[in-house]
Amino acid sequence: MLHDINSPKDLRKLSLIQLPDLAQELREFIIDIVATKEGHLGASLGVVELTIALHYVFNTPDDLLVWDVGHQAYVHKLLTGRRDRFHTNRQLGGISGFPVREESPYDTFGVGHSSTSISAALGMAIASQLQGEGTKQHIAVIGDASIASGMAFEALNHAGVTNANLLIILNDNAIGIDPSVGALKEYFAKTTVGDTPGGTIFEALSLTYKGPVDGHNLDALVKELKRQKELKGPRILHVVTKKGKGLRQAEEDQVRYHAPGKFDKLTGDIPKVTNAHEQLPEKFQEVFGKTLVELAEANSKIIGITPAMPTGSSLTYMMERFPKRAFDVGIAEQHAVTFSAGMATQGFKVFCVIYSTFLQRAYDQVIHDVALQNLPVVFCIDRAGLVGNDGATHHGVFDLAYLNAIPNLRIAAPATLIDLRNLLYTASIDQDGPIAIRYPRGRGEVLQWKRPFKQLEIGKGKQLKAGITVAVLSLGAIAGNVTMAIQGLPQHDQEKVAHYDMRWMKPLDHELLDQIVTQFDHIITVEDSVIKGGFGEAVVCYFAKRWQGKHVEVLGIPDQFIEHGSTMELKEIAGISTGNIQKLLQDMI
Ligand SMILES: Cc1ncc(C[n+]2csc(CCOP(=O)(O)OP(=O)(O)O)c2C)c(N)n1
Ligand SMILES: CC(=O)[C@@H](O)[C@H](O)COP(=O)(O)O
Ligand SMILES: [Mg+2]
Repeated sequence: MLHDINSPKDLRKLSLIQLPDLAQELREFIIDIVATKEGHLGASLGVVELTIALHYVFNTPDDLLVWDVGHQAYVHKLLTGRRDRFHTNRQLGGISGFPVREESPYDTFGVGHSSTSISAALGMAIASQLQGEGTKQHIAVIGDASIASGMAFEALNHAGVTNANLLIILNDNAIGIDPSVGALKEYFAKTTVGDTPGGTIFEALSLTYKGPVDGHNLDALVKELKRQKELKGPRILHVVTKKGKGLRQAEEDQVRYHAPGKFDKLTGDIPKVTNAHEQLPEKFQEVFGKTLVELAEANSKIIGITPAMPTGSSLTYMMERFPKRAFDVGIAEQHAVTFSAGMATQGFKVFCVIYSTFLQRAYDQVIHDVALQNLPVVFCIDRAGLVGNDGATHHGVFDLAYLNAIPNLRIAAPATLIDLRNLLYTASIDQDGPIAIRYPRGRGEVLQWKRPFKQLEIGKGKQLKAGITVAVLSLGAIAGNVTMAIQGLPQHDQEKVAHYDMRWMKPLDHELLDQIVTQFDHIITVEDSVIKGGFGEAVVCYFAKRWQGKHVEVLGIPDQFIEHGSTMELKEIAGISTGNIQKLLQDMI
């Protein structure tokens, strides 16, 4: 049946009793592909019936459907003409793992970061009013974790005083990536079991509330959506679903199966990699999580804070060991930063761990609440650089540029797992103001990272390799690519290349730069972040002022959004792969 459906128009030709079979086929199709191609699984399995019902009842794409985050939109993609391309999901040149406007007229709004759907759909609804498109429907689908974010609340606050034709579907499965947190989650839980009258909180904001409705019951969903279609004004439908629905393991271990990587499509099991931790170096985030616990054991003032990413960032180790000193504040990056600042005023040493891309949300808080008051908060900026298959919405490539402009903030990027560990230690004993430490998604290079702590000098880089003709200055873990590039040269050429790990974007090591500029004719900088306003430009700027300019080749992310693909492929596209660096070295030598 799925093969006959190339658009929602085909779907609408089916009878209601055919829909459960279609739901079954869609689940099997998604499991089949995601098992080998990887991607977000649980969220889409949870909204199979809801997505069918929405496209069945509403006249998409004329009616505008906005997904929040968009990691749950696989069913939507399959029903809107992308079944044949779904095996390319998140691969280089393939379809995106999130709704993207250029990809389909059914993708009404580009997403990836959470809690935007109500604002966007409200904007569309008000625009429709202004254009006299009275019958058009506007639907935002938002999860229980995403609706708790400040941005969603700002939109609800606005929606409640409009007469916009806006239907908000609250997809409540009681979990984000990790279990949902906070008072709102507890309120939803009480509403779901009938302990609290439904929707009081929304009704207080002048939204018409209905629910909770069983989000896996197609009859009930279709009936209720048809009713909603006839209503006017801003309204909210509370739908209860199960994340991972239809795959036992995904229902039972919802955190692991949010994005499980490869798994066995027949059994649902994730294959165990034998002795994995003995053979592979740790991930940067693991080293962060485990080191923080060590530091917290020695210093009772240390606190860990994450906005909704405890598993991804490995703050879970601290949450288990010191539950009173580790906080998951939900999808609330702005609050996470200012909450950290508040604790810092009272003498606590806060490690606030946030993915680089999501820290963009809290820029003002970093400036106004932390840096301006010179509070010694440590920003642990995870997923810095190109993150791979999540693509343009998630690459952490702007942080160096947007942080470098902030007075008082010191910015470091470890080249290795051991450097990360030592930077965390250094930051833990520093009281001079805020420090940001940025590190990438994925594994480091050495197996033995757990060495005695060493305090690192702030603002000091180091020479990794001596050379005579060309100096390569790298910042962060991209040092690994530089090392490989040099090692790939013929022996006599290798000797010509020096490599410096600058380690600090701010303060820049001027003393080391002065040495380099006088010694080398050729200088290359390499970073895994945007060139504009980045590390290389800071070096160029210093040379321009101090040394009347010096030609420097700056390698970094060019002025364009980078799509999805493996990090290796994307580094190649951005011009910062081992091969790219090696080619430039060959040209220069
Ligand atoms: C601003 C922002 N912070 C964090 C994330 C990471 N993130 C992606 S999905 C997700 C959980 C969303 O939970 P919910 O809204 O309940 O949707 P569900 O996964 O349950 O369908 C989080 C925290 C994000 N995408 N955007
Ligand atoms: C949809 C979303 O924002 C997250 O699920 C994100 O994909 C997590 O990325 P990591 O896999 O790097 O934790
Ligand atoms: Mg949820």
